[in-house]
Amino acid sequence: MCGIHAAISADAGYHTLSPGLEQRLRNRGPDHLGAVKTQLQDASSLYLTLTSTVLSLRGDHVARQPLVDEDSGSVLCWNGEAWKLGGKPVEGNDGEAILSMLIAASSNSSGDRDSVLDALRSIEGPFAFIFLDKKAKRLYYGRDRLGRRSLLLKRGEEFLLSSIAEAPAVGWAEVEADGCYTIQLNETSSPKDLMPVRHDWDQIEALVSSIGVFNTSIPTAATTPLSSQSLSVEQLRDHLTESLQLRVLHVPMPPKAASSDARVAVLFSGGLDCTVLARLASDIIPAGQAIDLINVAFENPRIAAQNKTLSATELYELCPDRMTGRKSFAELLAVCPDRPWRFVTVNVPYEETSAHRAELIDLIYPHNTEMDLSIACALYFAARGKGMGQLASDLEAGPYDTTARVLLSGLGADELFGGYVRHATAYTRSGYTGLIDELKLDVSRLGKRNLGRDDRVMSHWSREVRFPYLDESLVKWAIELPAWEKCDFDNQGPDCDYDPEKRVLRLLAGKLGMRSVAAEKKRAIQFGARTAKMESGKVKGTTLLHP
Ligand SMILES: Nc1ncnc2c1ncn2[C@@H]1O[C@H](COP(=O)(O)OP(=O)(O)OP(=O)(O)O)[C@@H](O)[C@H]1O
Ligand SMILES: NC(=O)CC[C@H](N)C(=O)O
Repeated sequence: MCGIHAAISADAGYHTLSPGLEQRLRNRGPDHLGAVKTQLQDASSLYLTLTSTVLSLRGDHVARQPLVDEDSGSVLCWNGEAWKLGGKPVEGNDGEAILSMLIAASSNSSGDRDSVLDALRSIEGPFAFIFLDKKAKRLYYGRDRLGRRSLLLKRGEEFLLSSIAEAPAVGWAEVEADGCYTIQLNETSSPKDLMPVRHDWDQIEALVSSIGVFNTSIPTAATTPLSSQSLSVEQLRDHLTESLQLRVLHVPMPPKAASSDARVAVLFSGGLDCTVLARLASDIIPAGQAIDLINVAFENPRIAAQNKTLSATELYELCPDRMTGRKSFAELLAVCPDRPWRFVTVNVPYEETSAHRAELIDLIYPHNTEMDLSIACALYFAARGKGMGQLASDLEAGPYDTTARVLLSGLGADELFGGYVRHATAYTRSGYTGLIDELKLDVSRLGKRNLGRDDRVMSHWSREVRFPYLDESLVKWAIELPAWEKCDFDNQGPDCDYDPEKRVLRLLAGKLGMRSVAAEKKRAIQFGARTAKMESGKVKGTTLLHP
């Protein structure tokens, strides 16, 4: 991950980052820190300071940021992975490719036609960015249409944008992932009066999440049960494989790692979504390269008090996700015996959770509820990747810090394929009509999900999380697929091998040889890892945090 920051101030001394914020940005991008200070001719009372830190993951060199176009003086702060531009895969460093594209677009803009916006719309992949088009005296900023990267805004004497808030965190808000924003810098002389203008990512209203038109068809006759031979199962495999190829290949060798060490780790609950990712990634990642499976479990004092006869080690091993993790690890070993899989157990004592609480509250800001904290806490310690590692070929586990800088998450599958209990409830209440409404709502809310929050806690460890299910092509395909080809509520009962929720994915898991994984029930991370309700069972997820 990278860190980006921009300040527009009226102070000729420009903006200076506080040491605390600089450190937070450096945590996100340990490979380089750079800053550009600049002024515009017709807006000479505004002073712009653009800062980037880089976690270098693309191309054969560290692309030092901010990226500057020498001729025009335009500047790009890029926190993202452009997998494709205009439908074509990006080779080499994506940030450099984007800068060239934006500079070319800027010189093509004329009258009302803003070619820079069109160029930004052609990016597929997760990103947050800040671009100063010096010639047009315009600042562009925003987050991709699914909001996979964090960007915060604070307005006051200065106009500030940042991947992460400064501590103490007050006055910052998330930039919505609902479009791209521009500010015309020569229209005012005071940062307070700057007027951001929003531009849709896509102008076609029928699109959900600016990606595809939701298939709302309702079956007119009884549907044929989905089976492992169904076309949608094969299509899902192809889409996931393509998404993973973009995300797990050409990852540079991490610092201090050897060629057989892991470059990619899976955040591994052992559940259906992440285990299918691990299994398919193994078909793509070069032979001999380890894949780490990071499984986090917490000491939960409330549960410990109910089980006084059990030791701390026993309690970790009885954590729901630890048990599922071990079972799915065994299944992966059986189906891909030649892959060096490493099961990494991360056990977090309550004392350690408490010691990191204040830091976590800062990192998730402006999110501020008990539920935000319990989810973020599990992701934070999982992404740290520090625990006990166990290669199948080793006899026992030993202390281990993951070498991987790229983490895979299974997030998104429940929304796309109907994995939540409320999907089953909607079907029971009002059949396919109710189910489709619920699924459509989920997909339309993807960009409003808490991905910015999750990004802030996981990138703290100089790693980058990637979401193969949230690939634009995959999401578009899933949105356009009839509901009964994703989850098959019409056909359930003893004759069906698997539950109807996310059945297309279950069938794929079964086809890949993992019958036990295929039957796994959905379990939310905060309950699987036991970060929820640590002190009292009565705490509500919506309760506001107090530091
Ligand atoms: N205990 C855990 N340890 C490590 N990573 C986890 C754990 N629990 C969840 N994750 C990661 O977070 C992702 C999203 O978690 P969520 O609670 O939505 O699980 P899920 O959608 O049921 O997915 P899965 O079926 O993969 O568990 C998972 O796909 C996985 O990558
Ligand atoms: N991880 C990042 O966001 C850095 C930007 C870019 N993808 C690079 O690797 O240089």
